[in-house]
Amino acid sequence: MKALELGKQPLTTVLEQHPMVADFVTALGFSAPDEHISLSQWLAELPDEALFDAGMERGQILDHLQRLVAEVQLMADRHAERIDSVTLIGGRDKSGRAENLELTFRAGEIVCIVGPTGSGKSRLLGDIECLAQGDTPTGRRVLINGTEPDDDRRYAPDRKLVAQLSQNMNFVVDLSVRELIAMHAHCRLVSAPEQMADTVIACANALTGEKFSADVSVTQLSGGQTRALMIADAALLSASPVVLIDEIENAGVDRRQALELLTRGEKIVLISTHDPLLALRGSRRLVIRNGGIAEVIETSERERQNLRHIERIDATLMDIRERLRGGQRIEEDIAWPN
Ligand SMILES: Nc1ncnc2c1ncn2[C@@H]1O[C@H](COP(=O)(O)OP(=O)(O)OP(=O)(O)O)[C@@H](O)[C@H]1O
Repeated sequence: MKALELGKQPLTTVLEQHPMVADFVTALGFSAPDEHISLSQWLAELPDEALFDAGMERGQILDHLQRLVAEVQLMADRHAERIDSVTLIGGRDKSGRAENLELTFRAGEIVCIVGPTGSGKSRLLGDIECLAQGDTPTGRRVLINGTEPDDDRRYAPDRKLVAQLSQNMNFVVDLSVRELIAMHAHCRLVSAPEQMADTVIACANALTGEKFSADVSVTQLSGGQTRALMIADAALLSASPVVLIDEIENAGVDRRQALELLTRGEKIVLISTHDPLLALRGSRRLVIRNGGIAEVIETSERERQNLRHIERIDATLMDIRERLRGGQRIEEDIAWPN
């Protein structure tokens, strides 16, 4: 849209269709009249003192608003780009032996990464996070929708494809949970940020045993609450179609629900874990040895049946944990599910 065209539009329409223009007008302390005049007409009628106070020249404002609208549109277009697949092209292990493989992960898929300590699980997540192009110690390459990502995609912070939820997350801002999430929703151009924040918080509360209020400061959240909040935020608000998770065990988070929430958004989820509830939920798992992907195991039907059994055992354990938390004794004969 040209500056002239934006200027010709009725002011009320501009403010309605472009909330950031309304924010800009309010921030400068201008008040918009009710009558039906065009944006240019309204600018022409603004008193000189108002412009002086705002530190802007009359001619600059229309041009500035035009650029603002164009930039926000560009951001929205970028967020709408669809990622259907991520392809990993093998590199080499720590001894320099070739991995000789090409793996494609599709939207909605959960892939688990297993392997001993120091074997290279985080390195693999790191390669995907930076969309490696043979320029990391493993020599791996990553393709997006089957093609090599351009530098803009690799390095522009607002085009990040990958959200990484790391094990330790600390907030340094003193905002309430609602303020922080609403701020994120605002940046993501969600039309009702406060409402979206409430949805994210409700989701996070469904994931954690220790519920928290929207008004609590983020610095007061426990590790499990923080993790639940970040998972809900990544699932509902993040533009990143790929989510990498370095372990979510022992964090007081309902792991099954967390994964369901993440994959419902058609994201690709890669998770480094040895938790059977998570590792057997994935469609396949990558076995890492000596820095290389040594094996790719498809989850079998028998393993899925075992997963259901493990879930029942886990529910019994969770119940015992809850009772201990509530100060109860555990003295009965425990009936383990078959
Ligand atoms: N293919 C490789 N070539 C060279 N170095 C590698 C390779 N893979 C991993 N490494 C290096 O090995 C070290 C250990 O890897 P990493 O931290 O990824 O292991 P991990 O499996 O995540 O360990 P932990 O389970 O203890 O977190 C890192 O310094 C990493 O950069």
